[in-house]
Amino acid sequence: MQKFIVIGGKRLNGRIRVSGAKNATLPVLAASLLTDKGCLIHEVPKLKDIDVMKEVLKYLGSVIECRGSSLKLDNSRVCSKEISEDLMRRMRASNLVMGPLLARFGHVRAAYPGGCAIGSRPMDLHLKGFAALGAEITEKHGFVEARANCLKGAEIHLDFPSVGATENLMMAAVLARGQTVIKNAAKEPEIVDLQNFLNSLGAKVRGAGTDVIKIEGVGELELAEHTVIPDRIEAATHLIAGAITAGEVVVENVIPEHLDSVIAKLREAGADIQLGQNWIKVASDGKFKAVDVKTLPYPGFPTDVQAQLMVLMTVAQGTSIISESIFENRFKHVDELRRMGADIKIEGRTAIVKGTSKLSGTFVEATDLRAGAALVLAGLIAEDATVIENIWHIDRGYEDLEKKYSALGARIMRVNSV
Ligand SMILES: CC(=O)N[C@H]1[C@@H](OP(=O)(O)OP(=O)(O)OC[C@H]2O[C@@H](n3ccc(=O)[nH]c3=O)[C@H](O)[C@@H]2O)O[C@H](CO)[C@@H](O)[C@@H]1O
Ligand SMILES: C=C(OP(=O)(O)O)C(=O)O
Repeated sequence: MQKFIVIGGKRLNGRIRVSGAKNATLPVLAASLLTDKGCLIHEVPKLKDIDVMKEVLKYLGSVIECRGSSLKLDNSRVCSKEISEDLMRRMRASNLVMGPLLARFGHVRAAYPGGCAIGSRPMDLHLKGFAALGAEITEKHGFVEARANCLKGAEIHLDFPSVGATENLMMAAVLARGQTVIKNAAKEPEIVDLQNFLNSLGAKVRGAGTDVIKIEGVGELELAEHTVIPDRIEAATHLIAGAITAGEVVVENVIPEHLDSVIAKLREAGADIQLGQNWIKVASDGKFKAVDVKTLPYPGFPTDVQAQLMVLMTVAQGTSIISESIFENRFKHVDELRRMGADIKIEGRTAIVKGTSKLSGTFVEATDLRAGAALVLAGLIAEDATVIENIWHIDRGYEDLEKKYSALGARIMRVNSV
């Protein structure tokens, strides 16, 4: 087990490069299972979650070669075999292999997926969609099985614009007979990236980025090369790091429009933000106004940045109301922030954050990925040392975070717990 020790009080200054997006890479790697012709994927981040996806793919028969931040995948020997609880429980996104396996082999059987403890995360929308495409679904003894002789295009109306369900159904529909229309689809940039990858494989998908996605089934797919989009959640975390430390940070390798809702909130809170074509510069005097935030599906404010923004609000002037509308239990960071002196009250799915002048370092625990990132941000401005345990959560979604922040002047060390 490793932990971070963060000594607060250093302004962050300089340039920081964002890695490829975890949440775009995971579906793209899963989608590679659709073809037996091979794929080359660039800008793959070095993350625990990516290692888990690679393990799942290798178990299924994938041959994977790493070349720097690129992955070459040969899926010609892949077959659809039962995926154990041990592999599936390590993260939520392991469920994304189900759509491609069902499409290519007409059968998939896997244990229910795991994932961050941020609320109940059912798969009903994925499974209803598979059923609409003609699959027979069985759920027994912790396993889900989907079987179809031949998937047939269908109109699917999602009850909620679920990111994972949209992705799984796009992938399942690629080889189905006829047209599939997904209505009330998720509009996240990662969905657009998946569409681009699927189309480079020879699929016929259009509409990603809007709430109606149309997929014309094709008979066969080609080999493909793809570069993953930059991670907008990592970028948002760095923008908050620059602002909260009263620093001046240029965040490079970003698509600024993917961060519109975050930039709007940071500006409202008083940060100075300048935009370039593929960079964003944040500067601040360290004084912030309280702002209210409600998390929403894209293009609304991302739930994956709620915890990090809350840290900024703990030291803002006034009271901020933060509502979490995506996950019902995504306030686990609140107890840890309170230990550092934050004044936060929870009422249902709302956090009421009263700005205080200072946080103070202590022993805290990362309870999930973004909660962990939030604690790093809190540590950067806290008095004295903050010791963050369970940082494997942070390693799920941030590549070399301590190295990136040290290069900006932060005092943050990774140490082995004894
Ligand atoms: C790997 C990845 O891309 N993870 C992201 C993805 O997760 P993920 O794809 O799991 O998130 P979803 O959009 O599916 O979930 C959103 C909400 O829908 C509910 N739901 C979802 C599916 C379903 O079948 N039934 C159902 O009720 C969930 O419980 C949750 O309350 O989108 C989330 C919402 O932006 C992000 O926080 C995650 O970082
Ligand atoms: C919740 C997240 O990831 P996952 O859906 O993989 O648990 C996240 O990236 O913040």
